[in-house]
Amino acid sequence: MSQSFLSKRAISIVSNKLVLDSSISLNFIRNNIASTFNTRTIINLQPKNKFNYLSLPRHFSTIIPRFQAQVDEITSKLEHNGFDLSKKKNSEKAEQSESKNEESLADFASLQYQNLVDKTIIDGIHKLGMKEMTPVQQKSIPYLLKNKFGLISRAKTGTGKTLAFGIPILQEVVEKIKSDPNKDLSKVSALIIAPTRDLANQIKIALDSVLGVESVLNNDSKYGSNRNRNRKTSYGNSGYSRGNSRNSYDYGNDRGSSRNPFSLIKTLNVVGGESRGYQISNFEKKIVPQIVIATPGRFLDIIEVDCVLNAFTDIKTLVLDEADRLLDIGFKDDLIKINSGLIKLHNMSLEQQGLPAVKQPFRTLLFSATIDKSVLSFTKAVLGGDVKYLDNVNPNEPEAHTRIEQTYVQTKNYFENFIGATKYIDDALTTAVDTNEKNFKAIIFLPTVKSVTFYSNALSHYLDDKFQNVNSVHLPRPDRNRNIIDVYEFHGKLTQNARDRTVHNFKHTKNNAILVTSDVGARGMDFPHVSHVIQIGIPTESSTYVHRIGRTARAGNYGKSVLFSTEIESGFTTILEARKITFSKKEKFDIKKAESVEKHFVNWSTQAAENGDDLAQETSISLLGYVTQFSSMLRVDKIDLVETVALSYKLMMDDASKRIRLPRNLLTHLFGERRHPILDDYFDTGRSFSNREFGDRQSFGRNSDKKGYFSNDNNDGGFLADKGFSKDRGFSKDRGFSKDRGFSNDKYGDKKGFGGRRPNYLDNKRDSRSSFKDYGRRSNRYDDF
Ligand SMILES: Nc1ncnc2c1ncn2[C@@H]1O[C@H](COP(=O)(O)OP(=O)(O)OP(=O)(O)O)[C@@H](O)[C@H]1O
Repeated sequence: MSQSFLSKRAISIVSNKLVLDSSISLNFIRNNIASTFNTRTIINLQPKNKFNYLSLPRHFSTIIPRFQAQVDEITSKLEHNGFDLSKKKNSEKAEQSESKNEESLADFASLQYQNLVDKTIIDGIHKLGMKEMTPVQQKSIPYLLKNKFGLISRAKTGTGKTLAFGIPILQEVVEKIKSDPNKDLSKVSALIIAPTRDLANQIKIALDSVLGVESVLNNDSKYGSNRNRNRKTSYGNSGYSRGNSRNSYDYGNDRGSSRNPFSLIKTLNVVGGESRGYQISNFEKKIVPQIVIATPGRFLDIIEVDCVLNAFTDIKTLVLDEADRLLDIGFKDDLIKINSGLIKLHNMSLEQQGLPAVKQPFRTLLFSATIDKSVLSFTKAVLGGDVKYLDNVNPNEPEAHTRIEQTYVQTKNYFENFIGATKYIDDALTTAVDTNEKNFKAIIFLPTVKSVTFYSNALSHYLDDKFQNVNSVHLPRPDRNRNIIDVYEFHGKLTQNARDRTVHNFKHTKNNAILVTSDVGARGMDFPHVSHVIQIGIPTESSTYVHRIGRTARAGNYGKSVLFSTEIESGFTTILEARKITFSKKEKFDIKKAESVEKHFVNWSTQAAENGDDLAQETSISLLGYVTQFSSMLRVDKIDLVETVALSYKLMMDDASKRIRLPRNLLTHLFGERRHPILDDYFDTGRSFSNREFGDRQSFGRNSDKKGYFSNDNNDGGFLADKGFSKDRGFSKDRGFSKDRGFSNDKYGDKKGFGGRRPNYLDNKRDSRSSFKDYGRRSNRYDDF
């Protein structure tokens, strides 16, 4: 911010500007400074501003150290003449913070004046209604523009990390376009990797918004040739839309345009659940997307295609958004493969040109609100440590925002979690409805896909009974003429089409609204104006807690979060304390105060079971695998954890004799050969079970192995519960990624990467369209992301 500049000195050099505060008179400038410097270099003097800028041409940055000596001299002269700079700075600071209209060094515009960012980009940002950079942007953007090193950046949730890496990437592409007379855009400049499809799509939308194009997610199988009709998505805080906006892929005709480099920039999202053929076809053209935003699985899938491979031989920047998540156990192998593969590709290309290989041909940027050891060790081991760490979180502060009022509600079991959360929502909604406000926008996190479906269904019915006119997939269409409460369901087992629609609707709804979600919505998703985050059950990791609650209090706002957790899991609060996270309120839930909610849930669950749909049982089974994984982390007995779920089933069915029907082998899977009297009380393993009950992969998880029954949805593949992700999907072995293609002799590689030597790898003719039919067939197999 400008204040931080002022607090240092009344005179300073920032980039190629000599900056003076207004305490220095014009006369002083004329007599001292202008004569000290060659006046012809002073190209822009703005004495009426709080700051006097002396803009120096760009090449002067090389002789700034010489200026610095003179600035020091002038400063000491000032001090010698009785200028008390420390007093000045405080009064200036107060004035400055009130004076919003004036441009400061924290403004995006200052990047343009410093010749760091092209005007077109700054204009694009201004049209989104953004003027000042956030602190992470102030630190990261100039750093990334002024040098080519890698970066680890930790900054709290919702503080604008996307543009912190997005703007330097856009600038890199603009520079490339402007400096290349041939406008050769056959290579991708930047690859951004995100852990979920929805986040990757959101990043694309954010960049497209700066470019002024309406983002169209590439779901062409569903939208056919009219892709652009329904899918307008915008980013930023102003509901911005542009009159002359174009689709991001529809750029071919503007190739010749030299005035606006944006007309040549194209972004592409490469994620599962969307048309693989369409994604590949983008790389068959002369101008390929310069910025690709991908999830790891689909990227590794399509990079096998020659035309795609050819486009990735010269990337300049690799971004790992939510880096700690990507370098966590489920994704790490894929990330190492992507990194080493890209290095190999680059070096093979250099070799073809007779140039020597380089160790790190592109820079890697790692961003997250939670940076852990996995990030630091990856940096050291894989990137060789040649990366700067810009930490925007004070080490004495928690990573979570202090602007979030955090409450912890202790319950006795999962049933009470459901009832407690519903009572809380009911109370908050009642206040909003009674006062005719539409300011209740909540995200409810649940541990498993099944529990998300169960709860969004039960909650929709409860709220509809109480408030009427709830808009939910579980209810008939509401009356559009009346006040509506939206209830959305969001998890990784929905079609991508449904996910995209839900994200769009929840972002833009003007109603009181609730998003019931798995952890697929925990990282990076930017839903504006979320007032509450409610967690039913603890997450698997304390970092996930930080990201979950970070869905509120974004972009400078305030928010509330409530964690409903069983007493046996109370050790989780101690784990949070190790992250300096403390609760402003701690309560014990009293179910007697929620009798009507309890009655409704019991009626609804028992009725569903009578109609042959025992949703409570299915949910309980999905939760069993989830809670038992906490045994070692919380140092509690698995049986006690199981009881929180199994007892809930009895309570939900209001029948103490009710037992969860579970095949013996699944029980053995949870407890080994251990026998315990409680197990007989809670589980019915005595009868044979139909395939429909336990063989339905849709209901209990994606994996076909037994663990899959309990799979949660911490990621699109729901792999965290079993950690067997990459093995199950066989990225390395089944697909024979490196072996089949015979790249193992490559002298640059560590054999892990994808870009080994193949004789014709730069031969575009190999990429005929007909060769894609194979990939079409295979896409179903690898469509998890
Ligand atoms: N300089 C800015 N001025 C105003 N709003 C901004 C600015 N930069 C970003 N925003 C807005 O802030 C919100 C959060 O930004 P973003 O999603 O990039 O946060 P983040 O730090 O990546 O969050 P997370 O850690 O959850 O991924 C977005 O709605 C974005 O439009």
